[in-house]
Amino acid sequence: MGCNFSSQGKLQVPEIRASRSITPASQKSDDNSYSHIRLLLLGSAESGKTTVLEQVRLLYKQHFKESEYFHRRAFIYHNIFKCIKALCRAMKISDIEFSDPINAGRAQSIIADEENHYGLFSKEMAEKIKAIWNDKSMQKLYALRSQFNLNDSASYFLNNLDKINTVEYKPSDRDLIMAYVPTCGVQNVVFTANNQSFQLFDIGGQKIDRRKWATQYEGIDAIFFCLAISEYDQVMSEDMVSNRLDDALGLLQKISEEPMFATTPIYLFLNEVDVFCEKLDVIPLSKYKPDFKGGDQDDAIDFMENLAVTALGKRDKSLYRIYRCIAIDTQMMAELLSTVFKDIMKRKR
Ligand SMILES: Nc1nc2c(ncn2[C@@H]2O[C@H](COP(=O)(O)OP(=O)(O)OP(=O)(O)O)[C@@H](O)[C@H]2O)c(=O)[nH]1
Ligand SMILES: [Mg+2]
Repeated sequence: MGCNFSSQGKLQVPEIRASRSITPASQKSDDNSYSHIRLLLLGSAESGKTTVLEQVRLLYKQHFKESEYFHRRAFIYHNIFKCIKALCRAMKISDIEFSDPINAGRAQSIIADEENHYGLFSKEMAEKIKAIWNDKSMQKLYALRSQFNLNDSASYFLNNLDKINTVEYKPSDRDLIMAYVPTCGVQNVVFTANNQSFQLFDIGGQKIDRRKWATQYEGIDAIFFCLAISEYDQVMSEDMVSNRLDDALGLLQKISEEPMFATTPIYLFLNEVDVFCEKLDVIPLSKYKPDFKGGDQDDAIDFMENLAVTALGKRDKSLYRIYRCIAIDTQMMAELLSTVFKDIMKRKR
């Protein structure tokens, strides 16, 4: 897998603060905001936007508040329950049978459970989840996970259930990166890289949140667009019909053609390369994109990059850069972000 960024070493970051805001970038008046370089994260739901923002926070030593750990922790329980439920549902409609027949009953009770589960699991519930997850057949099903929508972090959290399901559990940095907490509204982070302050805005990518996007367009210096290339076979949870990749490419095209961004550079992150590469063997790309005539992983990534270039349309080549990445990989993101921040600063000079 070729990742298109160079090793530039880590950035020096003296001080970083975060705030949540719904104020457009153009109207920020606090902290001498007009000296910030303003960046806007865009992309469809679950494409990795918040993961990028959280990597920035971790890499630039911006500590999370206790209330944020508390908030993320609640979502981690929720993520675990959603994952096990998705697996139980997938098992039910598959040809695979639980190795231990008792687990079929347990799975049925998970499917029927309508609670949202944002808190610690009871001992019985934790045992039930573990028994289902550790069933030999469940592991067979998990190997076929590309065939159904499952959060990419399912195995990470399910394997760590004992550690997580304790009163004293506090998410680690890795847990924060692996969790999926859908973004509602807008959040932003202010940080310094190479003696230049940046403000990075992150906005929800679900269809309902996209209506608010345009309120953030003014005063933006560069766009970070996340495109999860692994989604080529998936449908959107919003309507269960539209293909996620086509929707994301449509969004990219819309952003590329947005008159307010006519001269704004777009940094396109072809994300989830890890999931994409795992998936290719199970679900042929050509089944969803008949124009792909086969080849190895690099050929498949090149094909996806060409789709992105097509979506970027007539935009001048100097106005976009494309990077292949795995947003959960902190080291990879450190190098990539360092390269990108330097490039943005060069353009501003
Ligand atoms: N394996 C893998 N998982 C990823 C990658 N990037 C993000 N994820 C996971 O995908 C999930 C969704 O990521 P987010 O960054 O929260 O998605 P988002 O774009 O902010 O989504 P919205 O807020 O709903 O618009 C999280 O569980 C991440 O840990 C990646 O490159 N590889
Ligand atoms: Mg988000």
